[in-house]
Amino acid sequence: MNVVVATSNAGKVREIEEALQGTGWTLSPLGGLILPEETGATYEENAALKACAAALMTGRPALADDSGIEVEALGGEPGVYSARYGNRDNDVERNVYLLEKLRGQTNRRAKFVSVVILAYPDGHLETYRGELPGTLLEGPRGANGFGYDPLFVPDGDTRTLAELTVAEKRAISHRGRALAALRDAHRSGLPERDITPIV
Ligand SMILES: O=c1[nH]cnc2c1ncn2[C@@H]1O[C@H](COP(=O)(O)OP(=O)(O)O)[C@@H](O)[C@H]1O
Ligand SMILES: [Mg+2]
Repeated sequence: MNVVVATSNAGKVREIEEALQGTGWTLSPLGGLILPEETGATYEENAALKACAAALMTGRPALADDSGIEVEALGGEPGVYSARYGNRDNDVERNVYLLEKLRGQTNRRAKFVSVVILAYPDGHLETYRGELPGTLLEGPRGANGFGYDPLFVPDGDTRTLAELTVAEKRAISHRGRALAALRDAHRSGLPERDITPIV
């Protein structure tokens, strides 16, 4: 199956490619295609917006991830708005903003959520979800990964996600779990679908 990866986030592309190695699928980049604005109120809605748009534009099955970090002491913020948190426009500034919000806060609990959707041009959707609980440090550690990885220590480890290799992160992460569920569903023989576009 030739699947379009409907994201321009380089960190996600790396993780999706690694997680789907050995499936026999060919993964194609989005190229110059522009994804719609994320106007949904949930990860599911936003992932569906991105995956459906890419499937309709390319005529191929398309995979999108919408994800975020939910911080307990902030009532679950930034959640679906993680990519634009504090209106800061890069990962380092968003991490600084999050640390400022949590200054003096003893409850450092948080979780990552990933919703992965595979959309087909005939309108069919498959939805997979993964979560990863952990705690937030008071400063960044590590140079791998992306986003809030340098601040986040997953339960069961002492390293941040940014101190793990791509394979180590995939084995435990929200996105890794969602993608493993996708792999399992297809390994056990989901039918290859009609890819005839509906428009
Ligand atoms: O695995 C992760 N590690 C660190 N940060 C993450 C991870 N997954 C999601 N995030 C954060 O949540 C945001 C999710 O963004 P979203 O899924 O809306 O769109 P994007 O693909 O344009 O980044 C990311 O930009 C990042 O800041
Ligand atoms: Mg989003």
